[in-house]
Amino acid sequence: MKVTVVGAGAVGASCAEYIAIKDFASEVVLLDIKEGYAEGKAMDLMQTASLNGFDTKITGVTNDYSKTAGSDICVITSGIPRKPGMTREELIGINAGIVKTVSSSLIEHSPNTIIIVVSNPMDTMTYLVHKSTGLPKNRIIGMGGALDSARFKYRLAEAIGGPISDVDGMVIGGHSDTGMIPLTRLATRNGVPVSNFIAADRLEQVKEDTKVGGATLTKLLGTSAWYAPGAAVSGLVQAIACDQKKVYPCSVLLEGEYDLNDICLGVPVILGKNGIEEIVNIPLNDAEKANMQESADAVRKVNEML
Ligand SMILES: NC(=O)c1ccc[n+]([C@@H]2O[C@H](COP(=O)([O-])OP(=O)(O)OC[C@H]3O[C@@H](n4cnc5c(N)ncnc54)[C@H](O)[C@@H]3O)[C@@H](O)[C@H]2O)c1
Ligand SMILES: O=C(O)C[C@H](O)C(=O)O
Repeated sequence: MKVTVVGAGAVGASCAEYIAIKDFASEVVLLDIKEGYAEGKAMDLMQTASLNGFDTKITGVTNDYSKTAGSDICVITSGIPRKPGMTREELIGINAGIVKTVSSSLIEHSPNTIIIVVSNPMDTMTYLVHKSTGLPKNRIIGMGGALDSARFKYRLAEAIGGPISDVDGMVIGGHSDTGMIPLTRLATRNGVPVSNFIAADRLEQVKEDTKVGGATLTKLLGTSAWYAPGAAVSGLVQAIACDQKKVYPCSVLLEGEYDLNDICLGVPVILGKNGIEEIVNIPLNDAEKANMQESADAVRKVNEML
């Protein structure tokens, strides 16, 4: 199993590290445009191999796509991150050009690859990869919901005052400060609805804290987060590489599902060796359906800027 990660910055390196630590891939190629940067990150990470006990070989290259040839999975993290006070959508001007060039170079050397898009604004970047490459929809996956759901679970556990392993929950919709839809109605603590443990106003706070999870970290860090994003990507890569058939919310091209068409938006999918094996249709109530439509409208406005 060969995995390429484009962008050896904060998220790309974290993603390569978690993939290596989980030890399911034979090779990870890190590629960056900055001279020597990916080589340096790869060497540093390889020097953790004996300490962390993995055999995955990590190599770094400066913009040499021939070294990515035959990758089963390619992750795109190249592009600029936001600064405090910015929205993800403001990154489109610079990141759209980067994502378009990078995806085309990747496919030239790995025509059968599955692409995971991370660069922001992620739903629009995923749509751009669809429009510009024409790859089948099961092989283009946007990562956002897996991260947002991890943040949701963190906030739920905080509100409950119990362990994160006790809670389950999912965030669908757009990966944006206003477009995320944390499904509080369906969140559980060991199978019991969380509303049994959290008062309605506190649950509303959990929802709001989850939606601005990325902005909160950006304010604290001065740039956007990388550990949880890297871990979330590694989870998707592992589900595909190991044909796990796990359910994750991912941004995927919708063709009628959730009453939406010609848009990439976060919905639950089953991930396996073919990438997106199936889009899972969960029955939403009227309020959630309306939230989905609003979220889609906002993403469409950003898509129009492409
Ligand atoms: N979807 C998500 O959930 C999620 C989570 C976190 C970050 N992000 C996004 O991921 C992107 C990367 O974030 P980061 O914190 O790693 O930024 P970063 O600045 O640390 O790293 C980005 C890297 O991309 C490289 N790069 C730029 N243009 C390139 C090109 N054409 N080819 C190859 N490499 C190129 C840069 O040299 C840099 O090393 C941002 O757009 C950020 O908003 C998305
Ligand atoms: O918040 C950001 O800009 C980065 C990423 O989308 C995140 O949610 O951490």
